[in-house]
Amino acid sequence: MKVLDDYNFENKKALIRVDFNVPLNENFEVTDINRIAAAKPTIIKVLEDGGSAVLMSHLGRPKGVRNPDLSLKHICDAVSNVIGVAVKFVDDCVGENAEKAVAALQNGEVLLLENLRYHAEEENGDEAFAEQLSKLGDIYVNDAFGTAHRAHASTTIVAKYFTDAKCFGYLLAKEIQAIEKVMRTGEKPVLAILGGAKVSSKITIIENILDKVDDLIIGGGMTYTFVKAQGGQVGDSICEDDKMELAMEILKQAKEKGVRVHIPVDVVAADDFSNTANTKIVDVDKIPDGWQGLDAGPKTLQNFKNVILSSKTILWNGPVGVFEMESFANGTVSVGNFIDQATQNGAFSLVGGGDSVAAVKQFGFENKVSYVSTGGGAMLESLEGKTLPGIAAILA
Ligand SMILES: Nc1ncnc2c1ncn2[C@@H]1O[C@H](COP(=O)(O)OP(=O)(O)OP(=O)(O)O)[C@@H](O)[C@H]1O
Ligand SMILES: O=C(O)[C@H](O)COP(=O)(O)O
Repeated sequence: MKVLDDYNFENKKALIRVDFNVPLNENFEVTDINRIAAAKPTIIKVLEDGGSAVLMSHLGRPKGVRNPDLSLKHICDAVSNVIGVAVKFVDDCVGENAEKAVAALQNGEVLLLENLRYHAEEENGDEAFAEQLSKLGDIYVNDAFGTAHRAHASTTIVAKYFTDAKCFGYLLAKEIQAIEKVMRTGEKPVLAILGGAKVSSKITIIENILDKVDDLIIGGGMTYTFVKAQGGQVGDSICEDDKMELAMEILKQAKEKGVRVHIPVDVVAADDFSNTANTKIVDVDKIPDGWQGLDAGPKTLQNFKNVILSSKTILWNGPVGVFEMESFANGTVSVGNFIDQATQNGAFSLVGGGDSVAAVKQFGFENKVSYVSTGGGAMLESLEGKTLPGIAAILA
């Protein structure tokens, strides 16, 4: 793996692809600095070596149009505050202005380029555009794990113009190692907790993960497709009838591979998809019509606790209930607490995927698990076993 420490940046300009696709409020202030903080060590290493950093990122999906709401100018102050260096800004990411700003950059300075996706060529992976980007640095550093699943000009194509001068940043290297720990090198027993709404969006992950884990917890909305497939009554719970055959196939494969599958045995059922609905605890396979399972029940959580506490490597993707509603957040909070306990006992725990990361942050578990991924789609594609183009381009 070509990593940052293989290079000394003295008198060099590092062209760093970061993922500063961060949420902004109505006053265009950054509401979550996590992705910026995560890129800080890479930027600091370049500066401490005696070099300068040219940062490029996308923000949102402007689709080739200069939408002022999505200008990276909005995040310039936040980046300055987080890294502790006044960041310069230039109003384009290619062309004369960008090239002049880079030429004027001194060692120890940081320049942030305007939103890459103001140019349609970025998402099209345009070669000429990538070549223009490549003029803005001596060494290309990819530290944008969140965008590593996109074969865009700045994440993938640009790398070929830096044959012997390209590497992963610290963040991207850390994300790769965290995934490796779960998928290949982690201490056994390895557990994956897969929740979320639908089986259909997790099929490839489940199939891939069956070869890597000893235990698999299936929770959240996916539960009911598995339960109905086995002849249970799921009432009005979310269920994908057309995936029932597949659910049975997954259970069969798990058995053949010696993977222990843990599915909820009881649930918090509600008579409406609402925080103020009437609720009762019922067996997962006896949910009456008019009721839907929206969270894991007490027996289920006891089972989950036993499995989580006896695991040495834990991956968590997807909430085990409708955590956005307080009445159905207990299961997800409990799973977070069990993982916290397991981590304190020495297990390695990785949380990844959009909604599980949101849940972890909402309930304050960020610092209690070993690693929270900065990637949503990129994390899911990694768990599916895909080689991400942004990673492949550095290794090429
Ligand atoms: N029993 C349930 N019934 C309906 N929805 C549920 C249930 N349990 C969880 N969910 C919902 O599943 C959603 C998360 O599903 P999703 O598959 O998107 O999770 P994720 O993998 O963490 O995120 P992403 O796929 O975006 O990375 C949440 O909004 C949650 O409310
Ligand atoms: O937030 C993300 O998942 C990344 O920044 C990628 O954004 P995209 O889905 O718009 O490519």
